[in-house]
Amino acid sequence: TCAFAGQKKVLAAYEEAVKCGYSGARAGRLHTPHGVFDTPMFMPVGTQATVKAVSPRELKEMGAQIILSNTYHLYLRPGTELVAEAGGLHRFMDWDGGILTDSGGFQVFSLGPLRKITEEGAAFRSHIDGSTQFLSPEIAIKAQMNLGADIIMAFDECIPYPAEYQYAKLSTERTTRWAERSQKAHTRSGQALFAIVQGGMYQDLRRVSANDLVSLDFPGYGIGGLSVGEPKPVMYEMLEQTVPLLPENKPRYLMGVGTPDCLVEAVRYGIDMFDCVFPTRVARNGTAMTKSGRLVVKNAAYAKDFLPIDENCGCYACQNFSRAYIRHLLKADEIFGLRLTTIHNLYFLLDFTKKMRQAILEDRFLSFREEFLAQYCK
Ligand SMILES: O=c1[nH]cnc2c(CCNCC3CCCCC3)c3[nH]c(NCc4cccs4)nc3cc12
Ligand SMILES: [Zn+2]
Repeated sequence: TCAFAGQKKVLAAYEEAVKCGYSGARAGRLHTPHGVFDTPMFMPVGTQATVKAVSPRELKEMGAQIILSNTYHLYLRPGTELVAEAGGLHRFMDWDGGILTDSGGFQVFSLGPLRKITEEGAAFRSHIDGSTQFLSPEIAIKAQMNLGADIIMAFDECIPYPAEYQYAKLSTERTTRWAERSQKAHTRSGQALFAIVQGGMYQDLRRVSANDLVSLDFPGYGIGGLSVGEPKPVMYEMLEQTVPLLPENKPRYLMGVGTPDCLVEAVRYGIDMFDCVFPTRVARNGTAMTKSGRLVVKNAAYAKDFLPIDENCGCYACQNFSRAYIRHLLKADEIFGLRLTTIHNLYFLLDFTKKMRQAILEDRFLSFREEFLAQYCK
């Protein structure tokens, strides 16, 4: 049900790009029960059924299409059965756009030593009350069916970085078996289940993982195990090895990425969807994202700066408020300050993916990428 129709490969830029490196950039349309959405797309993260500090109305206004929620957190509190009784996540949080939930596995694996992984699944200690919990493909899929997201993720293990080849091999093979169990447990029609490609930082394991999951035929594919501390060139190398093996007519979701420079490189390799906690997290400590890099609004330098964060930005914060005002709010610990930096950072990334889509449709993605990287990394 997650038909990926109408993608347009930029032939002119594509041929030019093949000469000087790889460009699989594409502009697609993602069909879900809650609407048809444009890619490339950034998906704001709403861990506990809310994108922190902003309302669904503001999310709609800034152009958010699909938002994420966290199965691990909602499973522990308030419980996924409760959300199902409330009519599902869309009703519960009053969001009528797309929703994607993760399987909960990532939280378990990033909890570090508090967890034990077996073929069956993963045991872990709840960060809320310390109780021992257990997640398996079957439990994770049932929880996500209860939440009722449009796109749900297979239960996987995000391999830590660095990892020994042998561990990466065994873990990747288990993640493929878990993907098959996830598929069997997934009985909710109208809901798309994406598998997640693993393989650590090993080209051969990445290719085996991608080929095995493609043979199981999923409506879309996450690329996992990246943006976990590896050097960026290694991440790009894994993308170059993996993305071409995935079906062109299905969406590719690079998990946990990221900063604008990573987004523009990943789009070049053919990634369509992104999620990252970064924009909302840094906003809460007073950092704004701009096309020239980060701007720490809280710094004394902006005490008497009566310009907006970015005078070319169309967001609510930049249209109405100055850096001095936002800095004042942040220093005074006023909630409105966090709201304004969050609104700006989300708008910035949503607008950035819209600009990439436009550039792809107008056959000028590679020059867009050059110009952006020159300005951003300076
Ligand atoms: O292989 C993976 N499998 C599953 N999830 C992954 C995630 C979580 C993606 N965001 C989930 C969201 C669901 C809704 C709530 C918020 C998270 C990753 N995030 C990162 N890097 C960013 C990182 C963030 C923190 C440490 S690394 N690499 C990731 C790799 C995997
Ligand atoms: Zn702004």
